[in-house]
Amino acid sequence: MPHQKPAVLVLADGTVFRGVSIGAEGSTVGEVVFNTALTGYQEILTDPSYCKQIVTLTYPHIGNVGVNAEDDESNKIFASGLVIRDLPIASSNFRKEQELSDFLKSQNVVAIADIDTRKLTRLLREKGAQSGCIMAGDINEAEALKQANAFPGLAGMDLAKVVSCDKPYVWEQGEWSLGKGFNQPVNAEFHVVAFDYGIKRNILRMIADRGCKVTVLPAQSTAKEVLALKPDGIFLSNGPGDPEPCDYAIKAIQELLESGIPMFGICLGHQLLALASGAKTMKMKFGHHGANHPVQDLESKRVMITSQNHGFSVDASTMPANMCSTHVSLFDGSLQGIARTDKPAFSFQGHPEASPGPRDVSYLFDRFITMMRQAKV
Ligand SMILES: NC(=O)CC[C@H](N)C(=O)O
Repeated sequence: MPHQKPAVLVLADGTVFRGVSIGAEGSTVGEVVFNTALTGYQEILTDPSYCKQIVTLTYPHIGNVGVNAEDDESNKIFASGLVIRDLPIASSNFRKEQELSDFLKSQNVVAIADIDTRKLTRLLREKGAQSGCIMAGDINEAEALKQANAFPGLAGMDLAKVVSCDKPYVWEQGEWSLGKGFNQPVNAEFHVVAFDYGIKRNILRMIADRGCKVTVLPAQSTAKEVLALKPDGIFLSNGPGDPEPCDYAIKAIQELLESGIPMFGICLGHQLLALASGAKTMKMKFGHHGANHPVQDLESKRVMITSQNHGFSVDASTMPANMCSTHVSLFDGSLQGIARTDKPAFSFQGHPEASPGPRDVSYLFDRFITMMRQAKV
């Protein structure tokens, strides 16, 4: 292995972890969180919802299958930094196009390996997610601590409009499968308008594969702009940051709810639907980030293993009378799904598109299609 440059991770509380650099040189700041997924590091890094977060992966061997262009969830790495235990010397996979380390360097992302990620995770669990700084190459620990403390945290930060697309586009590509590549669905039955608050590609693919043409709009688009496209359904995407300051989105959703057009939201979209309906959101201690979270469907009583990535949640005690809870986390009892009782609108806090993660909740996409079909007749 070529000589590796040193790197440090310094937390706002002054804790220092010394390791080696596996990405670009320089420094980065963000909220430090941990994700327990065993696979999917590429999808995690390129998920726009990780903007301004430094991701620690608790699974020790990361990078062992390299990266490839097909598995990106967006057009770049959005995570502010990566923290891992061990980058294997040899990576191998028939789909590999690039080493993880080269991927990080090519996108100027700072990352650290060879630290005790179990110790770091225990600390984040006990104290909660906190600001941190990774410095790689020329290291000044006092300066890294200063930078960590200068990061204000995600509460109050509106990042959806920062990561969103600049102009509308149409999405028609379906899901990837072995030996076939990406599906190209034909003869779309429905037109879905999706707000891009930081949308992941696999969401678009799963909607497209169910017979939909999707028009993706920038986060700050108005209800009028959406209605002008005459959609059969409206989708509210995942995305980074605090949902509460996204007043433009909350206003547009409130107006669109009046139209009676079926609406489905995922993660940030779920939180925004709740806010638009009068509920409140709150910051969690260390959030949910992983691919193994049990969630119960309160109607069928079925328990599903789900993919999760959120640091805020809807406060169940603030739900208005015209909203009911549909799903609950079996890890901590937090709210995982809601539905409006007076409108065709529902949402899920976790990630039914998986990516990475299990597909147990994909039936929610089918529910959205059924709603659109019922509204059409
Ligand atoms: N994945 C997401 O959409 C995350 C939603 C929101 N930014 C949160 O952290 O709770």
